[in-house]
Amino acid sequence: MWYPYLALLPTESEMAELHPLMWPQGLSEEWLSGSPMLLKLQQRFLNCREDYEALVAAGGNFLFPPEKSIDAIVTEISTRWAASILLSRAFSLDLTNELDDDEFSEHSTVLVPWADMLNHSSLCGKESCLVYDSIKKLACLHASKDYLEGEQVFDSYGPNLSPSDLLLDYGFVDQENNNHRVDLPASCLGPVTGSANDDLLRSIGLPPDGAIFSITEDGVDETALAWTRAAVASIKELASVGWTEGKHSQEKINTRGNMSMACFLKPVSHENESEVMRRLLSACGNVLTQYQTTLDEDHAMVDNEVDKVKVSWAQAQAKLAIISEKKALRGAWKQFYVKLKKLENGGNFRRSSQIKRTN
Ligand SMILES: C[S@@+](CC[C@H](N)C(=O)[O-])C[C@H]1O[C@@H](n2cnc3c(N)ncnc32)[C@H](O)[C@@H]1O
Repeated sequence: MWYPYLALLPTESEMAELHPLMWPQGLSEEWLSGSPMLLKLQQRFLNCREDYEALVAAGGNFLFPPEKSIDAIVTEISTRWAASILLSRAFSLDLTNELDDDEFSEHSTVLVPWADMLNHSSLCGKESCLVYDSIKKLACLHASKDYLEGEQVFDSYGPNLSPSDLLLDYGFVDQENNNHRVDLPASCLGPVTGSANDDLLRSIGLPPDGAIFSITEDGVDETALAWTRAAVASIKELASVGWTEGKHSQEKINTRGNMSMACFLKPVSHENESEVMRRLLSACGNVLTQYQTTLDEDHAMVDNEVDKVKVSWAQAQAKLAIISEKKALRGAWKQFYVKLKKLENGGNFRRSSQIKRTN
């Protein structure tokens, strides 16, 4: 029954151009050099190697009797092919029945053969994401506009995907996508002030060595700001939000941590806020200097020819994602710079308590 569908899936050699997990590792290092995307991709390569070793250890290559003389089907490359097929085709659907009151909404990763034949367009909004109708027991899709007969129909793989997300999961970037965003490990912000700050961030499950924050052209969201304020706060500032090192019992530590973090959603002091802006500014600046190519070189690669050498389609996609990351970092850098200058000139700083008093 599934043969016609399976026969249409891209083969291993076709996927080599289509998905970063199928690029030779040397090429991914060259094409994504300096980009935080490279670390994510390298982690995926490692996960695939572990999956491959586990599949072989589980006897994956003894599925066919030896007399059939079929080559080993589980290889490192076939495991990466399977992972790239899943990454680029799976949907995240809420399969719970909304009539069952006691069931929580929970998204499952599922394959929906044929629905996954549609290409993505960032011009399609949330309405064109596939959803599961638990009453009709059907996966449903809505068109984002009227289509003419014979016109290609697109869906949306997710309204908030950035060009880097699209590249890493699906291997392409559509030029209509303006969700410029780069995800950085919190370690880019430099060390936390001391062990009390470290404990606070660990208590809420966002440790300095594990948290990730997103940078867009507008800067960072309020959670990332709160995290950075907490990371650079002095002992006195931590005490002012109710966090004293070693004072909180194991059972209450998470509740206390969340309450203290909520106070960092607003600036706590002029000094703290200035340090936050300095850290964010230098994180953006440092990442920008890591890229191996200039924006002009990136654009030349997207335009498909450098020194009369044709650039591959996959390399052009990598450059589109890198251009998008640079847009996010440059935009954010400007925002942090303006805020820091304002703070240095003594303006525009209000503690939350001062705001209340003025009101
Ligand atoms: C779920 S499949 C979509 C259908 C695809 N044409 C196929 O059947 O193989 C996702 C893959 O389609 C390709 N794709 C989807 N939308 C695209 C777009 N707007 N531009 C270029 N390639 C796209 C990418 O290779 C992506 O990994």
